[in-house]
Amino acid sequence: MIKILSAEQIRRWDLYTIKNEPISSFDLMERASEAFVKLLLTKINHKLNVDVVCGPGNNGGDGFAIARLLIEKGWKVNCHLIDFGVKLSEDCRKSYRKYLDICQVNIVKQYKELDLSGELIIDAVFGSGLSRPATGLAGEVIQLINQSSAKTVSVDMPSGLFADKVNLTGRIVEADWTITFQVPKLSFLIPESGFYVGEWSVVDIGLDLNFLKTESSDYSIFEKSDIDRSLFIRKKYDHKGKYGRVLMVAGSLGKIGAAYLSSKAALKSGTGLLTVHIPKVGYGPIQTSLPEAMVSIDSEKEFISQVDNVDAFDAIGIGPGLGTNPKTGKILKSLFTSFNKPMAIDADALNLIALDKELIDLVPKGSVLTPHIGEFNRLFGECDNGLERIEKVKSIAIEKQLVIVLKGAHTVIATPDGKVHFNSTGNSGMATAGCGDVLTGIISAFIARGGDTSTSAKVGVCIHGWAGDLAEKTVGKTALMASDLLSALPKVFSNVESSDFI
Ligand SMILES: NC(=O)C1=CN([C@@H]2O[C@H](COP(=O)(O)OP(=O)(O)OC[C@H]3O[C@@H](n4cnc5c(N)ncnc54)[C@H](OP(=O)(O)O)[C@@H]3O)[C@@H](O)[C@H]2O)[C@@H](O)CC1
Ligand SMILES: [K+]
Repeated sequence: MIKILSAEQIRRWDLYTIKNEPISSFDLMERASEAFVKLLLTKINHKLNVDVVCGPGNNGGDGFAIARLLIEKGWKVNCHLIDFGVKLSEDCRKSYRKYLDICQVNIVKQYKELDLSGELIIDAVFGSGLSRPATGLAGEVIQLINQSSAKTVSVDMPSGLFADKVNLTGRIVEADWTITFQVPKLSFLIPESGFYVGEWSVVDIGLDLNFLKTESSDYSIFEKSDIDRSLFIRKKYDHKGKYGRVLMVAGSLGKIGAAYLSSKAALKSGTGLLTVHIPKVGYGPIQTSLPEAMVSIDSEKEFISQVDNVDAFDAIGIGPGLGTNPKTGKILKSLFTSFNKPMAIDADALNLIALDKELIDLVPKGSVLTPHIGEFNRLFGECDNGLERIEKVKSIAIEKQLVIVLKGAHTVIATPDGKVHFNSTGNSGMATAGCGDVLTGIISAFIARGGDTSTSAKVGVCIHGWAGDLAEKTVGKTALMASDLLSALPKVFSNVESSDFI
């Protein structure tokens, strides 16, 4: 698990390391720049003409050190200092002078003096010390960087981007690659701001890890190595009842495939017994395509109108392909009150709750809701930006004592204890029909297995994304379909079951 720290916490971490290692702040800058160059050279193994654009703070100081290191490697470097008419920070000045010992610097007082004709731009204008949106000369410089056809690699942060808030004004570098120091920043994980970051990599600059032991953060990144393997232990004398009984309530005319995908995902995720409740129209297809499932048939042909006898189940997954017929809406209330265990609630079940907002308070505590942004907005209202939305997800998870999984490029899992976890697996090939249904199946299986619902959601989302990453390796992103995730699940679970999966 990687803790996400604020810019202010990172500054204190910096100082803590300087004091406790001990190391001078200038040597720490040198170490960070060496780590940056080392990673850069793993990807670009031929010498380029590079423009390094430096600002007045320590980010600029990194820029000068990086420029010097690249010259030592035989690169042709044009180094520019943007002159905002302010004093350089002490370490930036030191780094600048050290660079001047070997090469000249182009001082830029007006954007017209900035000639970016190299094959690569290294953006070291501003980092985590950005104190206001980049306008005026700063904005013009950033615009020039963005207009250049050269690829841009940002140092620590794309210049103009805040580490932990969303800009509404000012320009921001649109990086192709951001090499960031020690930890990813919150804004990398939010759609509007993450857009500017491009691909990102974290380099270890040796900040003292003891600092993290006492520093708390509500935000973290959930990684494969955080997967709780106790969810997957199967003992020799166990019987299928030990591995959970799932009821999947899913499907309507034209959407029986969603019932298939979610049910099969639950079975592939280790469920002992699975019953799928579907309208009559789905009986033949489901029975044929998924013989491992028990099928419960609704009295209605095209939609679901009643669900009885739920006591025997350990978990209910509800929503995939359900449709929004008002008669289906009516079953939610009785289901929420009769089934007093947490459920996995997705898709049209969420839309039905949005149509009758009082239902949200009846949802069994600890249940997992898996909305995408559209469903979330329908349920809880629109937000001005992604950061505000995450704050809202967090406060709803606390207030309603629910686990909210907000699906996206970095799916957010907000748990009732007020923690927000960003998932680290998955890819854009998964933005396609049916992938959400598979997730509902996986999470339902883990809840039925007895996992607490926060863990089930975090692990479920991570496994789902991991399956997507393996599927991408086989079929690529364009052709990826939800059924490819089902095909990839066995490989994911065999990795998890083996002792060396990380
Ligand atoms: N994390 C670590 O441990 C390590 C971090 N390191 C590096 O330090 C970086 C942070 O450095 P930093 O704090 O000096 O801030 P930085 O981003 O260079 O900018 C500050 C300068 O920009 C100015 N300025 C701000 N906004 C502006 C605007 N809109 N328009 C115009 N001017 C603006 C601001 O002026 P002021 O706000 O004072 O008016 C000040 O002069 C960090 O990202 C990483 O690269 C490594 O070296 C070592 C280890
Ligand atoms: K930068």
